[in-house]
Amino acid sequence: MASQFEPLKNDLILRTARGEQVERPPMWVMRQAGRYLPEYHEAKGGHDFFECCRSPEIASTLTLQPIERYEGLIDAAIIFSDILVIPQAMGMEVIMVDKKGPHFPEPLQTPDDQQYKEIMARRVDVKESLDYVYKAITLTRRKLKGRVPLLGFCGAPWTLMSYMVEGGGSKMFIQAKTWIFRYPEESKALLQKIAELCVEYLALQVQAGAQMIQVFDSWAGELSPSSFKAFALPYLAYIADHLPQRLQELGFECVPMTVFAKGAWYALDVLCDSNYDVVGLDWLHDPVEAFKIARAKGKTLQGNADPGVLYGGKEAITGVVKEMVAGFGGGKQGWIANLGHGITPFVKPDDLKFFFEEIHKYTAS
Ligand SMILES: Cc1c2[nH]c(c1CCC(=O)O)Cc1[nH]c(c(CCC(=O)O)c1C)Cc1[nH]c(c(CCC(=O)O)c1C)Cc1[nH]c(c(C)c1CCC(=O)O)C2
Repeated sequence: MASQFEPLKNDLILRTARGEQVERPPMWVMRQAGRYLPEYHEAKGGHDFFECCRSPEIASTLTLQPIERYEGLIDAAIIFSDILVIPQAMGMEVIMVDKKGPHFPEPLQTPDDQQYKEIMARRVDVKESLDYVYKAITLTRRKLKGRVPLLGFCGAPWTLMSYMVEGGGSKMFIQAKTWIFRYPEESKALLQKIAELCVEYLALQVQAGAQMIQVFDSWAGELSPSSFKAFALPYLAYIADHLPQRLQELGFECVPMTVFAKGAWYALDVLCDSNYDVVGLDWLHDPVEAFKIARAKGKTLQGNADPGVLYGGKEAITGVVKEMVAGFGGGKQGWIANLGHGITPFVKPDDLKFFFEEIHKYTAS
């Protein structure tokens, strides 16, 4: 229960998400607990990636690493886990192949296959099968001692379905496109099933102690605007429309919700019309244009520096920070500073520190 934790000392990101005026923009980066940190490799040791996710002790240690390293500069923690725990809970095997990424030995083939029928018929218990995530969240909240809010997350239905049929990352999305164009109704049934699981999973994360949530639609940009409207948007909207109600049933108030539909630049206005509080932007957006659209609808934006700028040295970083600060209205309302996607391996941790320091420098009054 929420009251078992120490009070928050820094609620900047929650206030910004709710649209309030703030003293400076909150900052964090996607994938902030990850391979660019030497302490990540050390703590992970010989453990397999999903073993780390399943160990509340290791997952909470990894979650806290960026909070400790960037103390005073970073305004949110995000629970160490992965979007692919939902397909695992649905009964699919997923392994993380070193330096290659996720791999499903038996991806979904066609709707006529027994595997699809089984997956659609199975009652998935996300409470029991993802219990380790809730335990990791509760332990992390305790260890955070109110320093910053803890974010929970899940993958969006379209992105998760893509992984389930492709069997891993993809360049051409042959299977995912075959599914939506050849089997639209069966695709929609699967997307709806995933969306319902996402609602329950996020509600249980909040019950365990998550103070804000983010839905990652990492492959949204593979869809045309009309395919996005048919196969991604309704399921993103379903999550934002049903999570508050599910939380209410469990006796919890709703937390701020962020949607990050990477590559779906054409959908900014419809996402701003949805029930999400925050819309995440990748670096394809011009901050000035995006901010105009979002502020007209009272939404907060999150993003959106090209993660690659962190390879470019101080001058390049300062340039991008200044452009963001100016474009997002100075940072006193409606902007959560972040990268436009996850931080990449081999970035020097001090270069991320400099990114944070520069945002601070150009926004502190
Ligand atoms: C698509 C996606 C995945 N996972 C996730 C997404 C959505 C965000 C995005 O678009 O990047 C989400 C995710 N994955 C991870 C987090 C942890 C929290 C954080 O942001 O710090 C989060 C929020 C840890 C991770 N997830 C993964 C690692 C690296 C594992 C390792 O090799 O140690 C980490 C720290 C592995 C992973 N997991 C996934 C891929 C494609 C890969 C391999 C490629 C890569 O690492 O970029 C699936």
